[in-house]
Amino acid sequence: MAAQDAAVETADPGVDSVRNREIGIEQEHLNQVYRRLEEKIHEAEFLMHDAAKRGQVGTPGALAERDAQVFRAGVHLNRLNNEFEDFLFGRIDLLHGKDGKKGPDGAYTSIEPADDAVRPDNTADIGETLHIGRIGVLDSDYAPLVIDWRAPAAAPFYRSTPVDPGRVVRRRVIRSKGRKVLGVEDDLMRPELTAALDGAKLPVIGDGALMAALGQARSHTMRDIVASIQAEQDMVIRAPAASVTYVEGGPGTGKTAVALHRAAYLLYQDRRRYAGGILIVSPTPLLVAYTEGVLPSLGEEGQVAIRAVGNLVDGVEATAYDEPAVARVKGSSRMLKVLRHAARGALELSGPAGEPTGQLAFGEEPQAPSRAPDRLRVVAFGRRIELEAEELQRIRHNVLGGTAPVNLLRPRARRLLLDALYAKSGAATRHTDHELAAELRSSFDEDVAAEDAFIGFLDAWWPELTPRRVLTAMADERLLGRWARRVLNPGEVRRLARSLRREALSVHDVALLDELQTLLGTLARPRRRRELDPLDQLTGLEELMPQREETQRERAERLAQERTEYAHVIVDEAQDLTPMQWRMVGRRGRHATWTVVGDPAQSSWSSPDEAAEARDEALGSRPRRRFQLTVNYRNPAEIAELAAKVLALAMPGMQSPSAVRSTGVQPRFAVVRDGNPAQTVRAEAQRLLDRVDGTVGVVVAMNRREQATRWLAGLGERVVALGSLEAKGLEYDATVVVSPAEIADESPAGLRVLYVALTRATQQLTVVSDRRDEPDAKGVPDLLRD
Ligand SMILES: Nc1ncnc2c1ncn2[C@@H]1O[C@H](COP(=O)(O)OP(=O)(O)OP(=O)(O)O)[C@@H](O)[C@H]1O
Repeated sequence: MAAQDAAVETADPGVDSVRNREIGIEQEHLNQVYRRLEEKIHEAEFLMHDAAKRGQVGTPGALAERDAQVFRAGVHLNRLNNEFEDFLFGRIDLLHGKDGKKGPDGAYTSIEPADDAVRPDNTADIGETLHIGRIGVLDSDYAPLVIDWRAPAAAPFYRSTPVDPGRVVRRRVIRSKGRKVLGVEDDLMRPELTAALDGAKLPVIGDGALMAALGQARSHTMRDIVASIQAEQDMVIRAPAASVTYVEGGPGTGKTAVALHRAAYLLYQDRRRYAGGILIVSPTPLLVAYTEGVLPSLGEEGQVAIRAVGNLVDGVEATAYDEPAVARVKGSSRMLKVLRHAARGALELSGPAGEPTGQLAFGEEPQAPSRAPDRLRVVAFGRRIELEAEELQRIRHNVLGGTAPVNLLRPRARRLLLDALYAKSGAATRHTDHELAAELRSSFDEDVAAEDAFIGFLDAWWPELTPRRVLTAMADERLLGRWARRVLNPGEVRRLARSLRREALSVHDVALLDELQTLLGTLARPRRRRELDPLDQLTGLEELMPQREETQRERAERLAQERTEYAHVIVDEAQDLTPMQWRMVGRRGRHATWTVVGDPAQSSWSSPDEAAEARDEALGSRPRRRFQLTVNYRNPAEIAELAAKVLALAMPGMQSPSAVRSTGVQPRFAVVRDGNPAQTVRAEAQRLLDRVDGTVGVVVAMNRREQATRWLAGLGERVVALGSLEAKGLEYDATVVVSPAEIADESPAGLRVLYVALTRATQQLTVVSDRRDEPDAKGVPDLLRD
């Protein structure tokens, strides 16, 4: 048989030859899949060619048909080429099923073995073998050669466990590179059975794929976990997208990985519905960059926008962090009142001359704000008419009654001004005849509205306000004090105003800008034509296709920019959203279904109760489906144990997830003796670089970020320095955590931030302490002692 020929037989007739034979069998299957894919590529190329020829006929019908064909074939080709790498990764060998019914996509409705599938002596025959891959491939008879990992038939590959095996006897993960199968790893789901495949005993190879995947060196980008998704994770990934799917789990339980795979799954399930876009909200740009490659590796990108919470408003890319006391104020829902007052109060400041939109560069040192004009003078019907400050004030007050967005009230303000001027002109009493009076009025309005004095006044008195302009106005402490009266205390006002005078926007400013956008409103702009997504109309392999002219990334960016709302919103690290950020995210998913993943124990927000309240408001009364992830796939037990000590301090009574493996390497403790951490940290980072193949992260308190980058200069690209808040969601082969006490003291949520820092390593952890950590004789800091 060809399969056996392909295997590289070794001299050792034992385990290796069985392994090689099994690799050979999978190689033959992969060859068959490639042959089929090549056929399909030829078909696609032929279609394109043929379509081009038809185009020469020149009738409008032929041209339209050609366009459709070229599009389909081009996209088909693109998809096939993209998916060519490493797409066959799994196999399940199943007992005969209860009824064995097949759905149209090869999905099996039966997950239970038939009553007679297992004989009384515990022997059984394999009734069916399925291969699982990144996309589905049918052979020329429409039998599945590979089943898409997201299809229902693939679910047992992930769901089956020895406790609840269903029909699965053996689950196999296939490792391949290009067209070559490199290895197989099996898990036996029914070890009690003696199962036979084609009359021979079913062989079992390896120690399972999960451990192999977890032990691999990390790079600066996340990998997909499609070959080793675990049962509890699969339950979340495939949960029906009704209302809110709510997932909690400790560090390393795969929340981010699950969220990304869920996006791919939802698109597979219902592409038409999610043509409205999926938004993934991530806490930091670093985590966005780290996770960005996962979706393309799963064949999905075009409909998904991954955005950092500081980058949710178009055109704004905030990366600066506020000091904790300021962040607390900016994130609090108390800001809502302040912003409401500011949005209205800013009207009373004059728009700068010659700047009709009133746009001020953010971060500009605010000059003493000039007041809006307090007198309006026009000439109408040959008379001078004037409105005084008091009348103007009354009109403004009148217009502002209610809660309508300020910019949208400008037409009403204009009308009431004209009313008042007309009343003063005395013309109103001149005619009793209705028609004549109306004519007079409209010619009055026309004349006055065209007058430069009136236009200039309106622009200054009721400028179209931008969120940035209002935020800039809030940098004036005196004004802010007025707008925040009885909401913020003077210290908070001072700190907030000072922070708004800074050069760069902070992550927390973005939610304020978004809120202001809502309070101010945008004057109507022409609606964009809704894009028809060609993927909406397609089914089946031939038609699973990305774009021809635009790259997926370009498309994602374009769609993200055009979109203000999404069909599904996934919030990663949800515990970190402040109330104001929840409001911002909530606006993007008013009609969406949601997946919310987080871990309260890692929250860097000081009052989790307030954030939870805001979250509940954003999610409304939609019912929640709750899931808990319980296994830590990242940290070895040795590191997880140390981190659990901080968890016990930060959240007494909270259960830590159980680590799935151990390395035998205990965390190391080093102490800075001379008060200068540079040398110690550098030496410890170097030591770890020598011991691991992948990345090393050095986590310091936020205020030491720049310093720490200098400490590591010249050590190469495998090592990075990051502030404690930036470490969120990331992972490294090894980490150096510098001064736990400093990290813990930095904010009210400091212990939870330290817990995050301590749970980033997949292999080794070194803790560097200085005096303030009060290390004992072994260098163990006070916070990490028993
Ligand atoms: N089923 C799995 N197979 C292989 N690797 C996995 C699996 N589940 C999780 N991992 C790996 O474990 C690590 C942690 O996953 P992930 O970052 O998604 O966890 P998390 O719950 O978001 O963690 P944190 O809360 O600390 O940010 C990643 O390297 C991920 O690839």
